[in-house]
Amino acid sequence: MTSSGAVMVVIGTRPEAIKLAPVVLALRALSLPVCVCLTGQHPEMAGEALAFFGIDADVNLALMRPGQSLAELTERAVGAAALLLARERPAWMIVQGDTTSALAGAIAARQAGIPVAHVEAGLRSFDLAQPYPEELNRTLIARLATLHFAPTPGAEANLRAEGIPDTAIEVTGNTVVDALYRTVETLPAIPPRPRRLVLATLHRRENRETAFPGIIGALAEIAARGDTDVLLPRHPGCAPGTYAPLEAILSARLVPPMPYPAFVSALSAAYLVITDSGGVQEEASALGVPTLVVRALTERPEVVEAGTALIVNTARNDILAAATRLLDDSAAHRRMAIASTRIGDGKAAERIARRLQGEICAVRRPAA
Ligand SMILES: CC(=O)N[C@@H]1[C@@H](OP(=O)(O)OP(=O)(O)OC[C@H]2O[C@@H](n3ccc(=O)[nH]c3=O)[C@H](O)[C@@H]2O)O[C@H](CO)[C@@H](O)[C@@H]1O
Repeated sequence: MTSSGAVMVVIGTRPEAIKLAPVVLALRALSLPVCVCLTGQHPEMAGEALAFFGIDADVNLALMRPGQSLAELTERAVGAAALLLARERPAWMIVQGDTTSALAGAIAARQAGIPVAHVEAGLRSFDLAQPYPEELNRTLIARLATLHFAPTPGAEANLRAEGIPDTAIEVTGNTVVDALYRTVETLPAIPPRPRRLVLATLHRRENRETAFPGIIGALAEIAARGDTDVLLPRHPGCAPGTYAPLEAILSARLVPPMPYPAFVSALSAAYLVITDSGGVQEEASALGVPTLVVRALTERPEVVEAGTALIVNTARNDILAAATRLLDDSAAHRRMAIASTRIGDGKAAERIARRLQGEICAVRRPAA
């Protein structure tokens, strides 16, 4: 099969769009042809996030169906990606992170003999049950990838421990910081707020049934203090009733998923973040916004080492105690409010594009 020489980029969800947009732009800046393929896993939000960066998808596989299981999505995504790869014959396939779309893209490419580059490689919680299915997906993608773009030295160490050779790993920083820095530059000045903003996001699948009521209960109490505004953009993966206890509290605002620049603007203005999101931990650390992680663990130890995040798990009283401390003790808050570059320096996409350019040129160059 003759390759078209293009790089195919598979994007399923909003965070993949945000984290791969800088890579698409960096590849284009090197005049490498790029084919952007949406799987439709987050039907509107991924396209919307790409559009903010001036990127239109070349292909939309529109794979989501109501009530579709993860197994059905995986099966349909592998099949559709295989057909697309047979038609487009790219030189490389890029997948990002840990979604079902990324895993399906990697399987289809590997089966078609197309090398896979994995962006945000090597994050590990070492527990296949949490985050689920993300830990499973990213561990499997590591077995399929040819090139592993690790965001941090810690992620690189995880890959080495799994037997990935040094030559196949490059430490680049996380592209989320590239996207963030670019976006912050475009924001208008943020006016001062009468009350401190507590920005929350919640969506982890393994927390939905058991842990959400406690977390929401803690958020409701924080809102009831009267000296904070709690803002919680809903996640499309969560049922509408999930956030019910917050609805009745005046200073709590439940809003639809926010467009990426509006979310970054809120994050920049936030006094405190409470989240189970991976990307939001990274962004808050880069901006120096103190963060309470409402999970049992994080696969991003860098945000804890940087001092910007604390793992508080999901018990209502623990969340409340940690939030109250940061709201009432300004010195404790100040100690955490220091922007860190441990997650990335804003140049990750450039490093990824240059390495891929080198790989593509090495194949094209005739043997001496
Ligand atoms: C286990 C795990 O940690 N996995 C992660 C997971 O994603 P996540 O947990 O980061 O997912 P979310 O929280 O949905 O997205 C967050 C992004 O969304 C933006 N945002 C948020 C609210 C809003 O109203 N509007 C927005 O625009 C926000 O700025 C941020 O960039 O999959 C990714 C893909 O593979 C992986 O990279 C990543 O490891």
